Amino acid sequence: MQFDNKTLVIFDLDGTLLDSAPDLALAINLMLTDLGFEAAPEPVIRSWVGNGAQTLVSRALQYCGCDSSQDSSHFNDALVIFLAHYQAHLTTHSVLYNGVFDTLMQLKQSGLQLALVTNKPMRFIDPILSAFKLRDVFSITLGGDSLAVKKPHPEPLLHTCEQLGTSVEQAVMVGDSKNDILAAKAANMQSVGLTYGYNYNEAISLQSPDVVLDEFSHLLQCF
Ligand SMILES: O=C(O)COP(=O)(O)O
Ligand SMILES: [Mg+2]
Repeated sequence: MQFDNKTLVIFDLDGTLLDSAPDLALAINLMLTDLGFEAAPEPVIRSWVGNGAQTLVSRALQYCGCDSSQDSSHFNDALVIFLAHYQAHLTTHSVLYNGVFDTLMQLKQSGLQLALVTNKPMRFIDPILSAFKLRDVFSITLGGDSLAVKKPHPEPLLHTCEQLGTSVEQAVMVGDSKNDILAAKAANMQSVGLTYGYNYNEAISLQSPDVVLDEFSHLLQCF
């Protein structure tokens, strides 16, 4: 499918541009070990990614049979420990998916504006983008804690359009998770679902994005 009249492409980060699960799993397992629990297998941790750091930690504690509610005393300690470990391992094992760098450059050179809307905490985004030489590619970058709500709420996408003076019709959301597609639909925005990321072990096609792609570089055929 070809998108007509688009001027803005909004990208998700984890599972879309960046295979960050190995470092998220590393940091979660260091946290679990610090707290006296056994490490969890990486494929299991992968299925917990998508709703930001707090939910990731909460799911890890729940997996260990610990009170995971976000007002429990364990929770805050665990979150602080996780954030410190992840800060130290933002790009230890994480890699851009195949074709991501060149495809972003080509989309930008073709005149499209690019934006990043992730549920990852804002403090991690700049160091990660810098490490992959992507810092100057995006016109705007929003983290999961930039606004009061995060994806699947439509607000981060609407806010991005507003900030860039773009209408929702001129924008498209590209992501790997149901949170990306649900946010796009709630914002009345068209969307692309990528099949290779993290979506709670569910097929992204179940969310009926406008386009489903197996490879990031196939985006070039849509614009
Ligand atoms: O940090 C997460 O849980 C997911 O981040 P994402 O929105 O970039 O996929
Ligand atoms: Mg994602």
